[in-house]
Amino acid sequence: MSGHILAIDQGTTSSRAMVFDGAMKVSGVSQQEFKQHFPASGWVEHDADEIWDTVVATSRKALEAAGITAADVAAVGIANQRETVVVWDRETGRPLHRAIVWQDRRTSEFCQGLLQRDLEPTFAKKTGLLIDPYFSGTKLSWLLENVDGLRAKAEAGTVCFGTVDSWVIYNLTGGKVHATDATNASRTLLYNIDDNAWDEELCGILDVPMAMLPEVKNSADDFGETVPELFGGAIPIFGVAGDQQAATIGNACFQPGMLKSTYGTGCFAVLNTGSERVASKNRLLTTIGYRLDGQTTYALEGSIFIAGAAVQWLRDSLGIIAEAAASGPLAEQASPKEAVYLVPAFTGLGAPHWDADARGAMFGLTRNSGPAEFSRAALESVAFQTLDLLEAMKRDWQGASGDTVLRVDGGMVASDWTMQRLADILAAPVDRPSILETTAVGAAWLAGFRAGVWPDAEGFAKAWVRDRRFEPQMDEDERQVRIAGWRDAVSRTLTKHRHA
Ligand SMILES: Nc1ncnc2c1ncn2[C@@H]1O[C@H](COP(=O)(O)OP(=O)(O)O)[C@@H](O)[C@H]1O
Ligand SMILES: O=P(O)(O)OC[C@H](O)CO
Repeated sequence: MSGHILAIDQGTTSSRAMVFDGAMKVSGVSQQEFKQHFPASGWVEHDADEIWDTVVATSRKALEAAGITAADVAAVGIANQRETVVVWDRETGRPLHRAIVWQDRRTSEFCQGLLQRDLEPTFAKKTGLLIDPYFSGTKLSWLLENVDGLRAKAEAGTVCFGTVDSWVIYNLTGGKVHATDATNASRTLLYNIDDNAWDEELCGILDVPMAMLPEVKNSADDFGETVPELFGGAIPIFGVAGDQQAATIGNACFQPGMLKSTYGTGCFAVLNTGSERVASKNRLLTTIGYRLDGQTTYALEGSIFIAGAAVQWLRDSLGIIAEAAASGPLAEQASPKEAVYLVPAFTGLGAPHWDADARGAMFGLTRNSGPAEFSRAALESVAFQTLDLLEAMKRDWQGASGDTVLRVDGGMVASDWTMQRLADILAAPVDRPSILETTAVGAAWLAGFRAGVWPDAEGFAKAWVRDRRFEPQMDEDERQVRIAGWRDAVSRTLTKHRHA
């Protein structure tokens, strides 16, 4: 029984744990939501203790559901919401503030200041990222400025900074290990993705004492072992990756040119560019896909903030559907004559626009527009945004121009209507895997591979199973008309339009 893997997927709205058996099949699952704190407009926080409590509770329940004990588990793998910042006391392990979540926009003005100082090229060159409140660096600066005594303690080396993976590792190991992996480090604005090291100049600009930073390891590495009291025995932690990178691995996108897109609350498209670090000219991110044995695999990433969240808006704010699954069947009833578009810039627009101040808008409404058209517009917006990302990727890198098949995952891909519309708008096939929980699978692969109980990348890629391929069916003229309508809607939503 000893070849099991415990995968922890610590996400933005819930913590999940999955146990996989030696044959890579799921044998136990547990999930728990936790509270979202919105202390001010545009601010989003999590209670770091609650994150930790839900990680332990779901891990224990998943082990129980699988009917196994710690002795049966070969290794733990962790995937996590990225960029979110936690600071805690190195001695006591107590968090010194609530975690500031990736969605939090409080450092918008601070970022504007960095842009005015023309610092974006310096950050982009070294980190592959852009200046935006999304990333960890400016959130950490905010904490150092605003939490009483934090800077002095950070300079004295008595506090730790970490993304959520570091916080979970620190607690799993009883405070013995303060570490992260290269994928998570690459989202902070502090990490040089060429040198594979924290960058002194960038830390200087953001005024971050380097003594508070975690050690950066490979994605499959030795991250210590869990304290025996937690699960009834020590288990080595062998795999760590940011959740979008873990999903890329879970979808077996190991070859340059392979591409996955995850549709959860937001949408994140990640394109494997191999050992080539492609600098985007179209405001995509260059990031670390994974690092194995010191070898970095790079990726281009497009991040969209609203995908499934638009479906939640239909359900919770408009009340036109009772549950998310009703959105596809409702969209199917929309009149083909009604050209209604939703630009879901509820929290600004991400890639490739990066317009933090844009806000959502609907276009093309008539007296005949109703719930069905709203639902179609919400689901279609996800397809149009994906098209924008993929076109930017193709402009950035020749390797993306082949017959790319998009592999998808995340809660929203359960919707057949949305997946068909995605294939139609992309004019390219879309492959849905049999396991939609690819994030957990990716974390499990990193841990299982290092533990020697899962196959290597090649063997794992062969074991990847497709549930269904969606082939494009839309007439090309109709497609072009719809895309033109979307582009017009976006251009009217961007703030540069409003200010013109
Ligand atoms: N059948 C469906 N059709 C459309 N959207 C769906 C469907 N099922 C779930 N969703 C959307 O998917 C999202 C949940 O996906 P999930 O991967 O669990 O997200 P996250 O990890 O970001 O919490 C929700 O926003 C929900 O509205
Ligand atoms: O927790 P998720 O699945 O919404 O993913 C969040 C991303 O990691 C943010 O960059």
